[in-house]
Amino acid sequence: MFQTYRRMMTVTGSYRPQLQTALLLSVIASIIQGIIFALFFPLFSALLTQPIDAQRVWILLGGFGVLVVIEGLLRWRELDFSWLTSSKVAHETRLKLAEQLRRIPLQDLSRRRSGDLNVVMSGNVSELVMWIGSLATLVIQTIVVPLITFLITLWIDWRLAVALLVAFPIAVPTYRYMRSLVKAMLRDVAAADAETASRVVEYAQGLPVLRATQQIGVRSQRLQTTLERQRQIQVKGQRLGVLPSITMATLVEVGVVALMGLGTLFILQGSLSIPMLFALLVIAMRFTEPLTQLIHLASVFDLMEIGLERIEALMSIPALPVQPPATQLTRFDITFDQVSFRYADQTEWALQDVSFHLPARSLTALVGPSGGGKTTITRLISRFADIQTGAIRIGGVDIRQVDPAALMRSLSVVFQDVYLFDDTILNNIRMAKPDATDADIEAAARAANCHEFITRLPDGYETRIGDIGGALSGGERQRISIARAMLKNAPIVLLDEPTSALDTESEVAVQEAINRLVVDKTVIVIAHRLSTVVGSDLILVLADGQVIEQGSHPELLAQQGRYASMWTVQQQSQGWRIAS
Ligand SMILES: Nc1ncnc2c1ncn2[C@@H]1O[C@H](COP(=O)(O)OP(=O)(O)OP(=O)(O)O)[C@@H](O)[C@H]1O
Repeated sequence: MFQTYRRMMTVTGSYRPQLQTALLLSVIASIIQGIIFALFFPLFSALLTQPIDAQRVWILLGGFGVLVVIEGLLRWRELDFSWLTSSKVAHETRLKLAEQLRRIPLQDLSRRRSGDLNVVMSGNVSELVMWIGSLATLVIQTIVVPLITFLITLWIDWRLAVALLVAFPIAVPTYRYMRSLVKAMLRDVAAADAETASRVVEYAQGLPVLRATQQIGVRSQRLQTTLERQRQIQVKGQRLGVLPSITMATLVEVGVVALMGLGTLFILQGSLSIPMLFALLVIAMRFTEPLTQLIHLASVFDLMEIGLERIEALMSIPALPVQPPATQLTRFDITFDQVSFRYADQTEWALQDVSFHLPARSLTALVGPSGGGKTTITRLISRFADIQTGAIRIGGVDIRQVDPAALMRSLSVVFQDVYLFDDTILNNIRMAKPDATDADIEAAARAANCHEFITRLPDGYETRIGDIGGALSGGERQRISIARAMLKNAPIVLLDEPTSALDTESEVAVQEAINRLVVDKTVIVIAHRLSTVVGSDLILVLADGQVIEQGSHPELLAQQGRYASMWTVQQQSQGWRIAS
């Protein structure tokens, strides 16, 4: 438990002093509470002795009153303090997690499901922080108050103090055993929650495809199975969850009965007075009540610990290392030098011993069969993950030495899947260059052939993507993505042949936009149709993770190799389409 507390303190970061102050206030309040209970001994003595010592009783009651008010004030300050700090800690932890998501390799991120990330960022952080303030103070209350009452009882009559501990030899091991059961169960519940969140996100995002492919039944069955599993685990969890507190409550009551028996025995022997036994029974209640409460808290602790585990797992993914000296980029030619790369958890190489040089401001096309490694090359240039052997250099600098922000500034990416945020069109374009003026954005949109269709939207540039939903065509979304790239004006442009899935009219608009974008840039385009690569400076033919041919279109045709036969096949199929 103390270890959890220490880990919790690590997470709280810069708010540690505030939380420690809250804890200190709580300790003082708990000591006062312990003293209040101890006052029952002299109070009962005074009340039950004949004649009643009225003055003593009033003084004691006055003392009670003052201490209760002081304790209340301290607790109020402490709660106020810890709740306020907790909400700040939640905010800070979420920012830290968001920063971590920004720094870790995209490869690690793409392996986690978005629903799972959501559970960590919102659910786990809330669980952790919601309890951070109140829980620590409650733990102190449940430890400090019984401890003080025990010490005072010990001072009055050691036999009674020992009697207070009667239930402990059974209670402690029982508690430990039950806690391990509950913890295992909570871990199952957390895993089931994360699984459900991922399935729900997957289901919602995939609905259009599922409807179109009439697979909705299969997927909804999977979702239902996950929901059913979650329900079963939750029911099991709830049933198991109440067991420790019921058992502990029973043990505690057995302890109180044993104490009464022992007290009665001492009275019969004449070694204990009746007022003392009354006072002891009142104190025994206060002694045992917090202990039962501790059992409830223990399961909350377990919940927190599981949240902590998940947060720590995300925080412990190492960021892509930057080898010193972190360098800025001044030239933008790209070199792959005997690069081999394997995706995490894969045995097959996605790229094997790949070497090429792309001069600055040249246009290179990547072609070849599906799975050949084209996308992997573009991903590696943006440092999606680090390669296992070889080196990737931009302007002669190994990208592992380049300041990651500088690397990102040098690249524009236009891929087929265009992600638009639920914000205005204006802001969706602006994210490429946050300090751009509205006029800059409009100029970029005009150059990307977007201005026309944007001004036709209900609120023009202020239209929110969420409000028009799927109303933008694929070509329009791509042109917004090109407008972003225009605005960013990065010296390297990575394109995943964006025109392949478009109708002719859109294709012309997108192609025009691309032509304006790529002027004076180092461009790499993944091409699916060879007709679009004829004018490229260099064509790399990739198959099975290797560059099997490279050269210009006429050079490759002259080689009469793989490219030449692919070209012949595509020409023929085009001929068939025209003829039919
Ligand atoms: N995220 C990933 N995790 C594991 N393996 C991957 C991942 N992405 C690609 N691969 C594997 O790496 C190899 C190269 O894939 P890549 O996507 O680069 O090919 P491609 O030429 O772009 O194919 P396509 O034209 O179909 O997009 C393939 O064997 C593929 O299965």
